[in-house]
Amino acid sequence: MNGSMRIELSKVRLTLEDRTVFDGLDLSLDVRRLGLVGRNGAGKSQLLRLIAGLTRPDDGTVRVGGFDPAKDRKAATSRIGFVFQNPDHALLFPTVLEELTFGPKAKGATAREAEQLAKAHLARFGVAHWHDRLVHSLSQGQKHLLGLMVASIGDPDILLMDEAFAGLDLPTTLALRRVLEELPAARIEASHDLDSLTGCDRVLWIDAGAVRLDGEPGEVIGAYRDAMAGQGGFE
Ligand SMILES: Nc1ncnc2c1ncn2[C@@H]1O[C@H](COP(=O)(O)OP(=O)(O)OP(=O)(O)O)[C@@H](O)[C@H]1O
Repeated sequence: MNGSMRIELSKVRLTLEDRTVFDGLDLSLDVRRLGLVGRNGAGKSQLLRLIAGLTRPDDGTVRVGGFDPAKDRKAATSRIGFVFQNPDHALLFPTVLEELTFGPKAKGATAREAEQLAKAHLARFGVAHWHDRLVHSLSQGQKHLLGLMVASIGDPDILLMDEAFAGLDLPTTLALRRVLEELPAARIEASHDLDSLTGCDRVLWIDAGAVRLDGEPGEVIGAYRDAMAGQGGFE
């Protein structure tokens, strides 16, 4: 069972390169497992980035578990894990062990403690033999698993997942999902794979920077599918 995390956005405005992404977005959620659906460019990634504190709103406030993630970076990095669609965006070091020990060391663990933690984390994910692997030698699916391990090694309260399973084969997806189910963190998942969101307790349909529908997965995904079936292509 996922833990719960309070997320509050109030009157959030965000403009990127003259494009208004959010124009007064309000959200008040107790997140356990939340799904985000919406068309390309609707604002799902930018919403996740605001919640992670990776993007700062031009106006309005964002609070995650009571703190401002863009200002309190220490709280944000220890309590929020971000799993990028492209794992290369999160992987910075040559070796798997360096990737996994960086976070714990930044939080004050000694090199030895961080290494022990990293090895235990690798074992938890069933890949203890990876400790001396070079990151560039991993397949894309294996890099996704490493990205999930990097995001979760500090036991964050919430995991933000931006199309984290895009492009992965079915066995890899199922294996990652099994691992994910064992983590206690609350999570928000943006995905175009609508079937993968049926296990969420709540789904938001984001449309042009606003919440178009908010409710049970069956209701929201059904309405979204119906609406999309009648749409044309690129906007
Ligand atoms: N770095 C950027 N600079 C300028 N505009 C941006 C930038 N990133 C996103 N945008 C704009 O912000 C809006 C929301 O984009 P966002 O990436 O959040 O959409 P999304 O719902 O995640 O889409 P997708 O399903 O394609 O991933 C879009 O209009 C996009 O063009």
